[in-house]
Amino acid sequence: MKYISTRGQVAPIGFIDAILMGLADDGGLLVPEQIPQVSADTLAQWQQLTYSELALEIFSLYVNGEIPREDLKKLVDDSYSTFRHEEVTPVHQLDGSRYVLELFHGPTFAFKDVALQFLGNLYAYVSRKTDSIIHILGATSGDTGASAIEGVRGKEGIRICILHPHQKVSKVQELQMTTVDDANVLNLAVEGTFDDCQRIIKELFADVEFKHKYHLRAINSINIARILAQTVYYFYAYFQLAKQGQANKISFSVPTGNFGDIFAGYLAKKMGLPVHKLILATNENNILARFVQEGVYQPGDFRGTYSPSMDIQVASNFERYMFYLYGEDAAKVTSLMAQFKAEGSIVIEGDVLKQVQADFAAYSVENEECLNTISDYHAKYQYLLDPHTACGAAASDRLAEDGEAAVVLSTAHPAKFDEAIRLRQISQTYPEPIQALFDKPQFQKVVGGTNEEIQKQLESFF
Ligand SMILES: N[C@@H](CCOP(=O)(O)O)C(=O)O
Repeated sequence: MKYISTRGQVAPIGFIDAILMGLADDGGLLVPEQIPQVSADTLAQWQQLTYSELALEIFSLYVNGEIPREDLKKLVDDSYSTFRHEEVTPVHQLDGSRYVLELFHGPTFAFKDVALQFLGNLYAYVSRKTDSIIHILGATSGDTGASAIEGVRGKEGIRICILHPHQKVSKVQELQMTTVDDANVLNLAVEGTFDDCQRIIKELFADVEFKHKYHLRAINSINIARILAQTVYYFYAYFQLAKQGQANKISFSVPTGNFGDIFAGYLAKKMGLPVHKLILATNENNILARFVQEGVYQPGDFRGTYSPSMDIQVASNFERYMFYLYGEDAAKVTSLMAQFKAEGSIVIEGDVLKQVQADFAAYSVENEECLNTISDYHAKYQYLLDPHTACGAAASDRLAEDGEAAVVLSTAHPAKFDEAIRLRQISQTYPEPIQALFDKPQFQKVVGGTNEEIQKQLESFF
């Protein structure tokens, strides 16, 4: 298995090189040269596997022998042994047709742990085996940062710098990142939005000389490892429902900001998982929902919402989807992305738009509807949703059809977003690791949002 760039200017590379490259050197995103196809027989066999066994099978298809199987197994086992639930990502049934796929049982109570526990261990492994220097640079709207830091804190040979938008993440998200006092961790609180943070890191990664000089590695979903690891739970959830006789029509509703999580579902479907429908749920920062509904990809005004991790205007993985939407035509993707940079929008219509609407259904959830959904589910199912999951649930309620089993991806534990939940007079008890954060000192530097300033911070840290 080789990996190629969505912009076609990188010679095919192997799995480990793809992980280390992160953003493709031509500014595009890496994708597998061919998407592995999983037969119905294989799906039937996989249905019996534990989460870790399934992850090992799926990763093996993409690693293609570059990591010996016993080493890969250890990486997988180590990564998922840190989860608090034996099933890693259990499916919780709400009623006859509604399910919640709980992705928050990892160390930082967010779905990002599923991929970042693995990627942290993989980086440590690659660093040991190949003597590579691992200097991680990442941007977060709240969850990725904490999870990436947790995945590599204190690990020898690795340093990590995370940019987050100052005062635009929840208190718990901020504490999870900034109370870590390991010397290999640097938190920069940027005066700006997540889009500013993401733009800065992408521009630094795109400066290939700077990237190579400082050995910059990515943990965001620009890194293909993130996407591959996130496909596993779509398979796992499907199998849990299939065991209950629900395999006919399964839809997944995915709270979406950077398009990584839902792209993983799209990839799982392309591998052969019989997903009926992928529902894309946004909050009021709804560029992706507008794209699916109207064919216009154009950032709107930034809105601060109750689901800050999804307060994103420009979605990284949109480019990967464009690549497949246009039949793997790298020249077309290059020109579309150049057009987006120059004009600030991409407009599609006709059959291409029809294809988008066949691939996804979409709904954007306003602030009030998000809170109403939290209250309704709490009253009806005695189940507490975090505000991101509430967006997924609201979209699923709107768009799932009769006779469909509707699975909402629960991307975070509600304790991470108590500010929003308290607005509905719902009280919750924090899990002990979250409660403990409030007594710890914080370590972060508040910085302006210029590339030069960040570059200077990196030069002295790395
Ligand atoms: N919602 C994310 C934003 C970064 O997305 P990623 O999937 O590319 O890491 C966050 O919580 O940081």
